[in-house]
Amino acid sequence: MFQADGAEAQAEAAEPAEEACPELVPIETKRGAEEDGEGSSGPGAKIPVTIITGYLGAGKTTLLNYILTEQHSKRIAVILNEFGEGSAVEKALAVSQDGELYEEWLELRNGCLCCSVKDNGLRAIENLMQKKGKFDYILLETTGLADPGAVASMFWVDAELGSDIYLDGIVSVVDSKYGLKHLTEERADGAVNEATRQVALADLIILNKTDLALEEDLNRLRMTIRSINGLGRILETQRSRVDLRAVLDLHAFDALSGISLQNKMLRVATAQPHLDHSIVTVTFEVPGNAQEESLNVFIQNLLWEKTVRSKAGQCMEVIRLKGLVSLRDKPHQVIVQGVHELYDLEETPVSWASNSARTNRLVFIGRNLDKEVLQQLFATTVLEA
Ligand SMILES: Nc1nc2c(ncn2[C@@H]2O[C@H](COP(=O)(O)OP(=O)(O)OP(=O)(O)O)[C@@H](O)[C@H]2O)c(=O)[nH]1
Ligand SMILES: [Zn+2]
Repeated sequence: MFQADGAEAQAEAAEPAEEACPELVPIETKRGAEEDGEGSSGPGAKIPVTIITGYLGAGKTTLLNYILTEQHSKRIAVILNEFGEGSAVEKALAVSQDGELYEEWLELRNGCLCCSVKDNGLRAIENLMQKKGKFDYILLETTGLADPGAVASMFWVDAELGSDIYLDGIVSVVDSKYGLKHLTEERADGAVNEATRQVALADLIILNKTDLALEEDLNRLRMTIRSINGLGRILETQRSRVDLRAVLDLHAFDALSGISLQNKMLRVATAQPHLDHSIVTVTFEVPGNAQEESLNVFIQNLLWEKTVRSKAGQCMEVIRLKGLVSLRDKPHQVIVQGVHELYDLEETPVSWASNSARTNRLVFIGRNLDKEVLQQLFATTVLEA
């Protein structure tokens, strides 16, 4: 895992006072504690976390409820991260066990879990992890205005947590009727709006409330979303009723996604931006072997130093990065994963076939991205001579 030097210091500096830490306090349990350690999540098993994001009212909670009532093989812990009224915000933790549903009411003394209080969010999950053995999946609903990148980074950075849980995927629920409006809203400060960020980072995009949208509007929304994120899967739903196999166990951030990524990348087309300065997906392929050191420099210039510019002189901003590259001494394909300023290189279980040429395929989602510049920079600075 690589992160820019400043990132950790920033997080520390932002650490709020101890008493501000939200704690998950069980108020009522319907099941006893004697079940500790039972089930498929034995000691040492890592627990996947799926981040469910989406604009206000898009259908996130509806999706959570659907998953909890629909699925029968997993015991799922849910963290609802919503702003509530009053000082003490009640949060529900529902665990579906043996096909049954039971709930613990948890009090979160501080309102927001993720965006403003990153470290507190981690602690809330650490507290939840003390109940390890009682569940084998975590679903985290972010507030409608959250940047899922910040939440995702939280799971990537913390090494201690990293040993217990892993980020499985980011799901973004989009309102079919108002989605296009949310995506095209311009922010006064020129920053990328939240709705677009949520789509850009998603591994799965659920177009919900299709019952409320006209077919014509739905088509435009679909095209806009595809041009923003050329890699994520898009599904359409009513009442967030989606095939759970498309939502859970995506392994979108680890080496296991190497196989599916290979197929997906073949289908990514570089889209025409639908607006000036809008977020797009660009992809390129360069055959040969990459040099690891130079690859790191290439990525760091792009994500950390932000010195890579488009032909028009604009600074390229990468929100999400995925790739499969070839390093000479590695018999397996190496996966590149990036979210904001964090990135990671990891060997996949997929080996290079002896009868086919080695190659490097990269996909970038972000702003001011210039495919030609990126591809040429890669070919001239990263590739082995
Ligand atoms: N017509 C229609 N309504 C839906 C659909 N899915 C959800 N709703 C309704 O939309 C409203 C918002 O749904 P929620 O699931 O609470 O949305 P959310 O994203 O969790 O909302 P916030 O947490 O407030 O951001 C609820 O009244 C749902 O019943 C759908 O497919 N069609
Ligand atoms: Zn909700």
